[in-house]
Amino acid sequence: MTVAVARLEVPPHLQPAPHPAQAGVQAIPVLEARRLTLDYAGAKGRHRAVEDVSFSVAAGERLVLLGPSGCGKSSILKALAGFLKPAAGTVQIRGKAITGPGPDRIVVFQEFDQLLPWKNVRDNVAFPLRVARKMSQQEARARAEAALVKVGLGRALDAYPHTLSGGMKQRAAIARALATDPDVLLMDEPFAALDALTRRTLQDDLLALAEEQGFTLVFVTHAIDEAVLIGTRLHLLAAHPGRTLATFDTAAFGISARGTPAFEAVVRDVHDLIFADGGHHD
Ligand SMILES: Nc1ncnc2c1ncn2[C@@H]1O[C@H](COP(=O)(O)OP(=O)(O)OP(=O)(O)O)[C@@H](O)[C@H]1O
Repeated sequence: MTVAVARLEVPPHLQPAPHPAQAGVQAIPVLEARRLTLDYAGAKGRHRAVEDVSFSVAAGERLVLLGPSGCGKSSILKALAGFLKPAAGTVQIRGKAITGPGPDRIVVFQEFDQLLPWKNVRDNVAFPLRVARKMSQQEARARAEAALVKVGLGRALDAYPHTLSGGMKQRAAIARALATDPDVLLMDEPFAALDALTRRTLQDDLLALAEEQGFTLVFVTHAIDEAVLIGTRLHLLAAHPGRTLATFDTAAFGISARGTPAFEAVVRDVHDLIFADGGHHD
């Protein structure tokens, strides 16, 4: 797997995570990017957003893509979601090329307005279950209610999106994603626009749900502490074009590690790695 670029000193406790194959794991990865290169067509010609990025994500793993603004985190997530076609290299799900969006991958974005304004919260969550999972209205609503209770929205089932706070809207979007029981959850800075307290609660809730449901997660953030907390593995990217800087095993840092000296030391070291590369981290 990727190793930190030569000129960067990687502290001993931040050594690159072993590739599943090296660790003796034989299973096909749930997600895999091989030498992924992503371009956008622009007025001045081709713009290279991501170059030669490789990673694999095993079942139940939580891979965090971390790096400064413009390093291609969202673009990589779009490629995994099937919205962006590789210019070179491949993206695969369970060994099959990703050629478009699919119900096996659910995406949660940063924007609060991901809900249909004319439907109440319950029906917002039930709607995709009826369409994509072909459930009856009764079954879909029951499942939606259960998912909403899980994310703490049991008292807002009948509320309409415009009456919800940002955090509640984001909880509803997460409930909608989880209700479909996705194999893979792709999250693009889902908590970035929230206040610190709500963000912290949602981080904890997401980790608890990941433990409970066992979904495979790819999570984009530019917040280093969030990356270390959420990820079992961290893929650090540098910008212009986006390329791999280093990968780290952060599985040891769960909710209970938040704020501990070891946790803070890792956050500092990752920060130093980014700045050693000249990254303008925002
Ligand atoms: N639709 C687009 N058309 C042209 N260029 C794009 C488009 N989307 C992104 N880019 C460019 O691709 C590069 C990577 O962008 P991307 O949004 O993937 O980065 P990011 O790491 O997610 O950034 P941020 O943290 O600011 O959201 C940037 O240089 C950006 O300007």
